[in-house]
Amino acid sequence: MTLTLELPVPGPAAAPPLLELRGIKAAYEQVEVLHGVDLAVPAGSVLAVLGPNGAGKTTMLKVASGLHAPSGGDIWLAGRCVTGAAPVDLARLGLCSIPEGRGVFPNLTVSENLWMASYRGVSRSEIEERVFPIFPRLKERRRQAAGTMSGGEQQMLAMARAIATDPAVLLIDELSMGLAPLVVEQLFEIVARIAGTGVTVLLVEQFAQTALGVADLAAVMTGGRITAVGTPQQIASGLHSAYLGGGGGGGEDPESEPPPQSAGTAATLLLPAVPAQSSGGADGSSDSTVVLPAVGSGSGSGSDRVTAYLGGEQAAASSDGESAEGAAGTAGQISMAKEAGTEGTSGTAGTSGTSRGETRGEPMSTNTAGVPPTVPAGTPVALEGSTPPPPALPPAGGPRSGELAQEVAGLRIKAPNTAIDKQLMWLGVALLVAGIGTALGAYIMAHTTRLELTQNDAIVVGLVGITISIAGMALFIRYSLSNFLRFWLARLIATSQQQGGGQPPTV
Ligand SMILES: Nc1ncnc2c1ncn2[C@@H]1O[C@H](COP(=O)(O)OP(=O)(O)OP(=O)(O)O)[C@@H](O)[C@H]1O
Repeated sequence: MTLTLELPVPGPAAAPPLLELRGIKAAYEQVEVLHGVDLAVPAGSVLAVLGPNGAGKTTMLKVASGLHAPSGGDIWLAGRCVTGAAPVDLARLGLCSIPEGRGVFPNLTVSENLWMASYRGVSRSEIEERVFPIFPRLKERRRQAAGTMSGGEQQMLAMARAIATDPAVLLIDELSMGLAPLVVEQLFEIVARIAGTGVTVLLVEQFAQTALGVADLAAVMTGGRITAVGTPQQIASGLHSAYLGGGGGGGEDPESEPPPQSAGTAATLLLPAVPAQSSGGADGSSDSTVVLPAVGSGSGSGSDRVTAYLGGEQAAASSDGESAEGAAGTAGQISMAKEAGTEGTSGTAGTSGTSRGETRGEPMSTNTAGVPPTVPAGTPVALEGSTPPPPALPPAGGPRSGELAQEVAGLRIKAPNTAIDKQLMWLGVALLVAGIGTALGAYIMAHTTRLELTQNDAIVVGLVGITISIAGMALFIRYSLSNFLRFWLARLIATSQQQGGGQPPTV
């Protein structure tokens, strides 16, 4: 069954895809959970993927971010095939992900968590300059251990760390997990602001209404496949029928497997496809790939747009179907795409009719993300068969105790209580100075007298001074260097996890 729907594509969706999944299959221990996912995320757009529990949304994001190797299909990033690229290489190319469950280091301070992003060659001050204006709350709490913050604040930190590297593509998994609806709305406002700077966003969410409010496009995933793609409005209004397989009926179990998809019988609602070569390496799969057209007289063909924002050389590489091996050396190229994506979309913003579209290219100051532009406020948009988001769970997150301790690579590391740590560090310095002073005084005293008794006393005083200075030095090292070592240890773990394609840091 092929359901084809001609959709008027709004502004940002008119751009060629920056991230594209083609026929992605993925399995856990021989059990296939993704059965051929086709999805294109246009440059500069926000695409929200909705779907019931277990549909494969998280797996799809893991595959897209290089954390889980696909068993079939390809991933294209700005016209380059990056299938098999390590997460760290994808991050260098500008693709960053915010995993489910935040992935912050609870035993590091807010600042230290942010500094983790400095491996991409961004200085610490640059990171803070970029992040703190968007997240003033994090600035206030920059010396606080991340694990002692509220769930919403931790999620903000995860987002802040992702945008600290100035990504071109942001993958966000279940931003709302375990958070109160009000906090979720605030976070989605921030997503809209980030997207307003031209960042392409692919997000997976169960808070359908809030997600649709910030999205330019939406897709529904069921049973390991994308079963519908459209504007948020179309998805919201047609969710029931598209999701359940037509007719708006409720007889079918949305959790059940859809009929197997044979070649050329995509169940996906197909948007008009651009010529295959425009998306970077034709493979003849355009019938099942959701590819968005370039619309409007000024936008040119999809191919032109790709050329425009990749530059001639890059576009040539894309048409050669360059492989993932070459991807790592192309850092910065996606940034070009991002900038051009912003430019490309700003011209169409006025016609998009979406509140988020109107923020394109503007400084991150305004947004209306809390109110879905295409879904009447208050309209419940629930996914049949999905677990409804919890109404108002207490903020989740790490333990808040000052005694937070964490196993990191077999080492038990006590969370910093930065205020006390600092005081102890200065006490160590004071003792070190006092001990050295005492020892020096005793030395001088011993050498300025001929009285043996006084010399003996001076030696004792000198030994006491040396002991005090050693204790002071130990305190100083413990409470200054240990923070330093803790940070680098955590960073080492994060980097090796990313290089190995393992789970993102959640220590
Ligand atoms: N590490 C794993 N090992 C084995 N099976 C897994 C693993 N992770 C996920 N799965 C299975 O893969 C399927 C898809 O899971 P996935 O987490 O991608 O779905 P989801 O749509 O993100 O669900 P949710 O909304 O509940 O997070 C599920 O059946 C799940 O049980």
